[in-house]
Parts: sequence; structure tokens; C-alpha cells
Amino acid sequence: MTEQNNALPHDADSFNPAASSLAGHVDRTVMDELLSIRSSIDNIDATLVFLLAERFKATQKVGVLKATHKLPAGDPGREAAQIARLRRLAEDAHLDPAFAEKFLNFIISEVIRHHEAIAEDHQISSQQA
Ligand SMILES: C=C(O[C@@H]1C=C(C(=O)O)C=C[C@H]1O)C(=O)O
Repeated sequence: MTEQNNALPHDADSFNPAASSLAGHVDRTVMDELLSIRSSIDNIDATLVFLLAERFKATQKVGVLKATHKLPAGDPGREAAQIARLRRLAEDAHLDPAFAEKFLNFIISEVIRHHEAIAEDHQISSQQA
């Protein structure tokens, strides 16, 4: 039987960290430095995917709770507080606060879309019951 590391994403084996349109066009030492920095970027990107997956698991539970109790999908008061907080954190971390706000709004709008779908499914199944 082949050994499998289930902690790794399925496509981890097929990912080539050295893939680049610059290969063969750049000095070897520059390419080595670029690849070394990119290995950190790859770790950060993997972490972002895991973090987002966990966040969506949590927001999915909120969606079910809201659908069960017929609460609205969006909560503008909560969103305003989160955005103000993240803008402050971004400033402290030297990240563009406008980017942090745009990024959070992008995620929230996807969450609200999920919540609307959960509410619709919930309504359909409670009508059928
Ligand atoms: C997750 C929730 O639902 C929506 C999505 C939010 C989010 O992704 O952070 C915040 C507020 C709501 O508009 C919630 O109400 O907590």
C-alpha cells in the first residue's frame, strides 16, 4: 500500500515551486533568491487557504443558526465594527487599511451569499415538512 500524508493537500505533489516564466531568462543567483522568497509566499498562501476554510466553517454555522431563527443574512452593525477594527489592525501592521477593508468586504459578501442560500434551502425544506 502506498503511504499517504493526509495532512497535505491532494495536489501538493503536483505543485512545482520552481514553475516560472522567468526560468532560463534570469541569472541563477537571482533565480535562487527569488525561489527562496517564494517558498515563504507558498507557505503563507497555504495558511490563507486553511484559515479561510476554517472561517467559512464557522460562518456556515452562523448561517444555519440565522436560518433556523429567521434572522437576516447580513448584519451591517457587526460588519461596521469588524471593518473599523481591521482597519486599525492593518494600520498597526503597515498594511493598507483600504485593502484590508476591501478584502473583508469581499469575504463578507460571499458569506452573505451562502447565508441567503442556506435560508432558502431551510425555507424550502420546512415548507415540505
Ligand atoms: C458571519 C455573520 O454573518 C455576516 C457575515 C459576516 C462575516 O463574514 O464576518 C459578518 C456579519 C454578517 O453580515 C455574522 O453575523 O456573524
